[in-house]
Amino acid sequence: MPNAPLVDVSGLTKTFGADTPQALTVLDDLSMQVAPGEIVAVMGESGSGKSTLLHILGGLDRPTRGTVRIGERDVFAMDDETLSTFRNQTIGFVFQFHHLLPEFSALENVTMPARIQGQSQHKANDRAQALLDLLELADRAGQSPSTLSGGEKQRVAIARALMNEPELVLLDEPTGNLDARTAAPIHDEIETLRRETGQTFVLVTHTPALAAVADRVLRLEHGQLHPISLDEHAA
Ligand SMILES: Nc1ncnc2c1ncn2[C@@H]1O[C@H](COP(=O)(O)OP(=O)(O)OP(=O)(O)O)[C@@H](O)[C@H]1O
Repeated sequence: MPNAPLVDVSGLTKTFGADTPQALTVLDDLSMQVAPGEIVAVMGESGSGKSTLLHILGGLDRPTRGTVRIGERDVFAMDDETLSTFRNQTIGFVFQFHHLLPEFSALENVTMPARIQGQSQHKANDRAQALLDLLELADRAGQSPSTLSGGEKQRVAIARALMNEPELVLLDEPTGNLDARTAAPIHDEIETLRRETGQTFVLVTHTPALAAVADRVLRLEHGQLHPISLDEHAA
């Protein structure tokens, strides 16, 4: 890896219910490095720990052991308040279900991360509108999420994740609840975004068509990551 990695994970272990008879080790001494500007897909069976890994990468859940470095920062060495600010500035999340706020318009949902950071409404609106344009939602800005299609809602959620220009974007099954025809443009847009912004993407998916946009595909199995080719996955 020629550049210093943006994401550097080592010795990552996560055990749910440690010290109980039901203890379940989902991640087991896992290592992972992601270069700046890379798209990495993580696949694996249901229950293999993909979402757990993504939550830990994003500082939403703590590991039992191990370290996660993002850029210069040791994520779990930060106190909760510092971590929460770091997350808001450095990481964008997109989940399978978009979690848009129903009482706000598409544009207001997209501006939310910038407003939390205290950015002026005017500046935030300009950037949010540009992101909605990029995601081909220019004419949906004023609409409430309840009036948008599933694919449109998910694109609004992607725009919101990109609002603060995060260095790292984490996507958990971003098109998992969409049909193939609705999902395909979103897959293309992830590639376009990387080209235009140079951001780094780690995405979790069961969908080979989405994994196909990645530079590398990893399979999570028995708590560890292994490189695979998509042909192997299909086999
Ligand atoms: N908070 C928790 N407490 C106990 N067990 C948990 C918790 N969160 C997840 N697990 C268990 O850890 C395992 C991995 O869950 P995870 O959601 O990371 O899997 P996944 O690979 O993302 O699955 P899927 O593809 O079905 O979304 C599962 O067996 C799950 O039941």
